[in-house]
Amino acid sequence: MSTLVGRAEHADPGFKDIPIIDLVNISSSDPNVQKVLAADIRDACINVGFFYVKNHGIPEETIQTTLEMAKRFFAQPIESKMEAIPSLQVEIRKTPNFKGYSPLLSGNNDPDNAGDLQEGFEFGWEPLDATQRNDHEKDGVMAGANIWPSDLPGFREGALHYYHAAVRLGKLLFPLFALALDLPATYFEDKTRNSAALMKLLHYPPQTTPADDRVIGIGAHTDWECFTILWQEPGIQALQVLNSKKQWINAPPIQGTLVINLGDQFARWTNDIFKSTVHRAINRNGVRRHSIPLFFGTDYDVKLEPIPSCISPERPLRYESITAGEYVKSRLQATYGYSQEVHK
Ligand SMILES: O=C(O)CCC(=O)C(=O)O
Ligand SMILES: [Fe+2]
Repeated sequence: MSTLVGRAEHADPGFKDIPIIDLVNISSSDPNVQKVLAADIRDACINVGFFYVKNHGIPEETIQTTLEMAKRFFAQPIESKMEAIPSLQVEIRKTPNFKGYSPLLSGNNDPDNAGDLQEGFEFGWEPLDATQRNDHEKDGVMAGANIWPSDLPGFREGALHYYHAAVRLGKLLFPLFALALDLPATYFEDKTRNSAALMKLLHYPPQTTPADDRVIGIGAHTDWECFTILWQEPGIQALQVLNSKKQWINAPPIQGTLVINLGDQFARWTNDIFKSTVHRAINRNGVRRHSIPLFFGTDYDVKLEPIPSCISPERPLRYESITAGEYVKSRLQATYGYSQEVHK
């Protein structure tokens, strides 16, 4: 059997397609079924860093309710959206860990760009009801309660329903990623007890201005956690993925699927054997576009330490170890801190 390092050396630098993986059997107790799924996931992670999943288990109704709520939220006048951060009355960068509303151009994912042409609403784990645990005392630098709009009935519940469904999917995926890395299926179990997942409702207005490569929906970037579960609005092509030959490959929405893309935490766990692939979104379609990423990482107090089988004399260690929380925090600060002077 090839080693992980060996497989990575033969990765496809010029992928043109993003694979679609069927999760219909994800809960099967048959180890062979799990093995086949894990092998497909391993190929996608080593070659592309992106894949679509179908039969993902998030009910269409949950998606539609969340989309409806997102549209209502973003349709409000800017003053109301700013008030959606009631205790602070300020923009996202001054709230605990950037939760809440982020206006157009308040973030900048590509340091060569001049702001992302999107607005967003971000939140993290919160119990849906009293039966769920809330063990977040170890969140460290990422600690901070969610902030909700006060005047949108059903918004919090709708968004949290989606959040919990996506976290359930993420928790089914972690064992497959572990198997894909030739590790026991339970490898990430004690590292993902607290659902260190941030969910973001995103709105990209249609970009009608003359082409300016420095202002696009979201500039070229990698995600920061282990993986992202992304829902894209149907019928609107905007997302593009960069292969190692520096070609942008379209990742259009495909009916009934979600996009899964790897982030920097998995690149660190795997010494870049799993790819945290650069991507961007540009909305030149003449209509509004919405998307919903949920970024799922290991618990914030967990150290990102490379898996031994991902290091070899030919592939020496590429990253210093850092906790997941410190890593995400540093990326948040870089993304939202870029224009701090202007907004003071
Ligand atoms: O809107 C999209 O399709 C992509 C969003 C994204 O890449 C992100 O929020 O990190
Ligand atoms: Fe992203």
